Amino acid sequence: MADDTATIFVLFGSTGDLAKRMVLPAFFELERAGLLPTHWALVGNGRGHRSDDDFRQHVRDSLDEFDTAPSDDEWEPFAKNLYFAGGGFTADDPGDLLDVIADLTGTLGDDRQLVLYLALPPSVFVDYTEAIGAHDLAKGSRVVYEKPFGTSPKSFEELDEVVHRYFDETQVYRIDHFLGKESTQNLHVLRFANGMVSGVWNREHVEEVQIDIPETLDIDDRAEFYDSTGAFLDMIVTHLFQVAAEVAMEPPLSLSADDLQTARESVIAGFRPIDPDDVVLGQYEGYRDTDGVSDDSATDTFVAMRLWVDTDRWRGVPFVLRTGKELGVSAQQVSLIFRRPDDGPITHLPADGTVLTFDLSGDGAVDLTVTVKEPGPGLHLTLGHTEMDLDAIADGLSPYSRLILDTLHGDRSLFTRPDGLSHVWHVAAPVLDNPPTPQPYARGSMGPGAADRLPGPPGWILTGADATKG
Ligand SMILES: NC(=O)C1=CN([C@@H]2O[C@H](COP(=O)(O)OP(=O)(O)OC[C@H]3O[C@@H](n4cnc5c(N)ncnc54)[C@H](OP(=O)(O)O)[C@@H]3O)[C@@H](O)[C@H]2O)C=CC1
Ligand SMILES: O=C1O[C@H](COP(=O)(O)O)[C@@H](O)[C@H](O)[C@H]1O
Repeated sequence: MADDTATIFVLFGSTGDLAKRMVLPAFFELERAGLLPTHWALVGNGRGHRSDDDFRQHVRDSLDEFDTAPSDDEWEPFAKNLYFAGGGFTADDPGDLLDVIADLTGTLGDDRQLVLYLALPPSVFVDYTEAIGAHDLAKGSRVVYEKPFGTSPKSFEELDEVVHRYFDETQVYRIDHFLGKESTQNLHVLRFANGMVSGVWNREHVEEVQIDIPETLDIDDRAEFYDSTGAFLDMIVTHLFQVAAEVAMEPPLSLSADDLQTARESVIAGFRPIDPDDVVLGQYEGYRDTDGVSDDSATDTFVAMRLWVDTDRWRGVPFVLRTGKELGVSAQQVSLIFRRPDDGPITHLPADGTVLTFDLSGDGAVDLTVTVKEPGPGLHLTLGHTEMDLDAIADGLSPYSRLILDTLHGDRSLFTRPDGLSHVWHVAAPVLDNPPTPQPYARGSMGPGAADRLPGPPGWILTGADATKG
C-alpha cells in the first residue's frame, strides 16, 4: 500500500442507490484486497436518523445483494469501522456529522485525512459544498463529486465557482467511473503499445466510431433522480463523452497521470457543439407509469447521436453514440469501423467488413471482424471474427474500487477536470436549449427506429440480434 494515512471517509448519500450498488461494495472489495489504510472509518450520512448498527445492517444487505457477500470472519473487522451520522448536513445545521468526526479524530489522531464523497443528486452539490465550507471541513481534505458535475452550462459554472471557493483544484476528484474501468484504460494501452493499431487510429483508415452502451436496466429504484436527469445528462455528457475523449485523444507526451489527463481533457476542446438534427431522443413505453415519474414527463430514456471531433486526426469521421434504458441488450462497446480499400482487386466489400470492437464491460474482450473467403468453390466473402479475451482485465479492481483507491492515494489521473467539462457543457448546450421531442419505443427494442439513420452504411454494429449478450 502506497499510503497508510489514517482516513475518515464521509459518504454523503449513503442510503442511496449508488452507495448501495457501487460505493459500499467497492469499500469492501478494497478491504478484502488489503488496500485500505490500517486505520480507517466510513461515516454514512443522511437526512434521517439511524443507529450505527442499523447502518451496518444496511451495508451488509448491500454487500449481500451485489455479489460481494462477506463471510462472518470478514464482516466483523470491516463492520466495526462503519458509523452513521444522521440529521442531514446543511450550512445552518450540520446534524450529527461534526460530532462523529470529532470523536473519530480523537481515536485516529489529528493527522488523519478526511475524504468527503458526495453520492448525492447533483441538484444538491452546491448546498453540500457550501455546508462543507461553512463547517470548516474543506481545509486539507479531499472531496469526491459524483457525475454529472452540473446539469447545464450555468449550473456547471456556479458549482465550479463554489467548489473553488473552498477547495484548491488538487483537492477535487470528479468521478466518471467509466474512466476507472480497466477496459477503458486498455483502449489507450492497446493503441499506443501496438503498431498495428496505432498506425490506423485516424481518419485516413477509420470511417466511423461507434460508442454503444445500451442497457436492459429500468429506472424504478431511482425514478426521482432519473426523471429530473434523463439519459443525455446521465450518460452522454458524462460517460460517453469521456470514452469518446479516450478514443479521440492525441498521443500524450507520456503515460504519466498528468500527461494522460491532459491529452484526454484537451481533445474535448475539439468536440463540435451538437446539432440537434444529429440527435434522436426516445422514451420507453410505460415510463410515465413508473412511481415517481410525472404523467406528462418528457424525460429522455434513450439517446442516439452523432458527435464530430474537429481535430486533424478525426475531422469528418462521425462518432455515433447510443445509450438507453429498457433496451433489448446490455452492452458497452466501442467499435472502430475501417474504410474499405478503394483501389484493390476485390469489389463489393461489406461496409462492416473490418471492425475492431472493445468491450468495456465484463472481461474487456477485444473483437476483430475481418472479411474472409467463404470456404468452398468460387469467391464468396464472409465475415470472420476473432475474440481476444484479456484475462488480466477480468481480475482487475472494479472501477469504483480503483477510483476510491486513487482518491485515498491522491492520484487524480482518472478524474475529470473543469477545463474539459466546461467545453462539454458548451458542446451540449444546443441540445439542452432545443431538445428534440423524445420518440416512444417498445421495451426490449433497440430504441426508436429514427436512430437507425445515424450510423453510416454499416448500420449499428450491435443489433437487437445480439440480445444474448444482455
Ligand atoms: N445510481 C447509479 O447507478 C449511479 C449514480 N451516479 C451518481 O451518483 C449520485 C447519486 O445517485 P443515486 O444514489 O442514484 O441517487 P439517489 O436518488 O439514490 O440519492 C442518494 C441519496 O441522497 C440523499 N438525497 C436525495 N435527495 C436529496 C436532497 N434533495 N437533499 C439531500 N439529500 C438527498 C438521499 O439520502 P437520505 O434520504 O438518507 O438523505 C438518497 O438516498 C448522482 O449524482 C448520480 O448521477 C453515478 C453512477 C451510477
Ligand atoms: O452512471 C451511471 O452508470 C450506470 C452504468 O454503469 P455500469 O457500472 O453498468 O458500467 C448507469 O446504469 C446509470 O444510469 C448511470 O447513472
